[in-house]
Amino acid sequence: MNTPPVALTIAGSDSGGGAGIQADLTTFAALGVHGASAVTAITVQDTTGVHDIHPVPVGVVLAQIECVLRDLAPAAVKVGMLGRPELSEAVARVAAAGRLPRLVVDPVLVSTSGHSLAADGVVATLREQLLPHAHLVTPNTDEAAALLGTVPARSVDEQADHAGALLAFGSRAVVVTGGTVRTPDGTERVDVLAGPAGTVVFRSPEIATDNDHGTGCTFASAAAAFLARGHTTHDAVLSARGLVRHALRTSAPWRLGSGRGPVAHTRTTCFEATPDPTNAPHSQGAPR
Ligand SMILES: Nc1ncnc2c1ncn2[C@@H]1O[C@H](COP(=O)(O)OP(=O)(O)O)[C@@H](O)[C@H]1O
Ligand SMILES: Cc1ncc(COP(=O)(O)OP(=O)(O)O)c(N)n1
Repeated sequence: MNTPPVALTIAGSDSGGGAGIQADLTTFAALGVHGASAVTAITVQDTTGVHDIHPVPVGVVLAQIECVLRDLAPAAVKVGMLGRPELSEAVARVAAAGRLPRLVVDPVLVSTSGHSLAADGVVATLREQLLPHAHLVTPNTDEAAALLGTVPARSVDEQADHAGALLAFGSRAVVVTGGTVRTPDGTERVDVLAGPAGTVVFRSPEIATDNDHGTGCTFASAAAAFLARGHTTHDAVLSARGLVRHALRTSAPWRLGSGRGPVAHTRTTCFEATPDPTNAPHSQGAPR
């Protein structure tokens, strides 16, 4: 068997296993990518919410990153919860030195359960110091609004405007996730990708489920895994979307925990054998 590509995740631990490092590593594994990790914080978390956060010292996070970079040469890096401006600055310095290839930044600010996962100052350091070095940034509509200092997008056009405006901070591409559009046939989920070659709008029917904890982490780590495997940014986003949709469909009937259960990381291995006609670009700018 061929040696797998390596991806590094720099993110927080979710003790409930739905988001954070746990989601990232299971997603990497499902996609045949060896996962290395640098843990930034230990959250006391389950399906009902985040109950406590214990930051890992900045020096310990950097030591994990350094030893993985030296020994395992990751082909892509995903950054999730950083939590503190001083850690964002430290990771940004490593990125600025050109040492974090195909960097996917998920600007984690607040959990779906409403718990803040980032202290004051993180938004500014992400925007000014880390985003300029990112290959792909993956905010949801709330995170995009926080980075831009505005209100969340209320239409696909506004979502596209936000994706375009975020490009001004210097990343190669931005995908704003989590838009919703009501149509006569139901609700659609919309993600908008903006990059140097144009804008692509992805729209697909919403999957009805209460088990959606960890969708953002799973999406960003899947994109990093596909980039590590050599996909273009457009194809990495399309495939990451496909994987999350497969995971959401699989876990919809599950009962795990008493809150919003995790997406089905354990069953994503069969995703690539399952064509999904509902996951296709809806409209496209210039080809990339
Ligand atoms: N109920 C759903 N049905 C279909 N796709 C979904 C659903 N919930 C999230 N997604 C998809 O999951 C991915 C991650 O998005 P999002 O939910 O915005 O992340 P976050 O957890 O950061 O808020 C996107 O591709 C989004 O369209
Ligand atoms: C440790 C940790 N990191 C990130 C998140 C946010 O995860 P996300 O995938 O955006 O999912 P939701 O929390 O929105 O369901 C987290 N909760 N914990």
